[in-house]
Amino acid sequence: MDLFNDNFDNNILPYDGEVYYYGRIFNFKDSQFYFDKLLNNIEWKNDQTLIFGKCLVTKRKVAWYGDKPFEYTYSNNTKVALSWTKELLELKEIIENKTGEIFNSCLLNLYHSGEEGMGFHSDNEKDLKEHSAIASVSFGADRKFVFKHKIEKQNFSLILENGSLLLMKGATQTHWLHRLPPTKKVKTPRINLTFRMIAY
Ligand SMILES: O=C(O)CCC(=O)C(=O)O
Ligand SMILES: [Fe+2]
Repeated sequence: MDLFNDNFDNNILPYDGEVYYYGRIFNFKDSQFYFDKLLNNIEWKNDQTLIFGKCLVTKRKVAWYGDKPFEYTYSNNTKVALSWTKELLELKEIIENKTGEIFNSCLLNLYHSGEEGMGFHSDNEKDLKEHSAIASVSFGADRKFVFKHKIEKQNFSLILENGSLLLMKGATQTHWLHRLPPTKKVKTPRINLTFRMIAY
């Protein structure tokens, strides 16, 4: 039995990977605290994506932090990791204790409202350590999150709640895509953190 991972037998993927949803691990007050700290203390920048050969600036903002000035190539642009803030280090430790995994970096996304989302992708970029776990922490608006199998096309969704933790591991990124669909129903912002292990 894995004493660290209290959701060890609760894989929500039917096959070809492992995803564990821990639900809300932060109460409302702590979630609000971290949302405000991250909103104000993170160096948010607009992201760029390459769509049909055109470089577009997304409304969503991003930031990249880590143990070292790692380079990370994400949707065709390379970022150099900034050094951890106090809150990020605190969160990293909480998440490592909860999951029994170790992380050396974190990609942050700020969605100003439901109209901002992220298209289908998998996080198997070459910079990530192969089959390493990715821990996704959300603060702010509850949002729908969708998985789709790359070959079977089977898809299903769950709600990532304020203060929640989702862990993706094993072969998940090899076989499944995920996305955060845009929605007009959500008017409030959300911050998502994905703790990752970069290979170096
Ligand atoms: O905002 C989310 O929940 C998803 C973020 C994501 O998939 C990513 O940063 O790779
Ligand atoms: Fe992702």
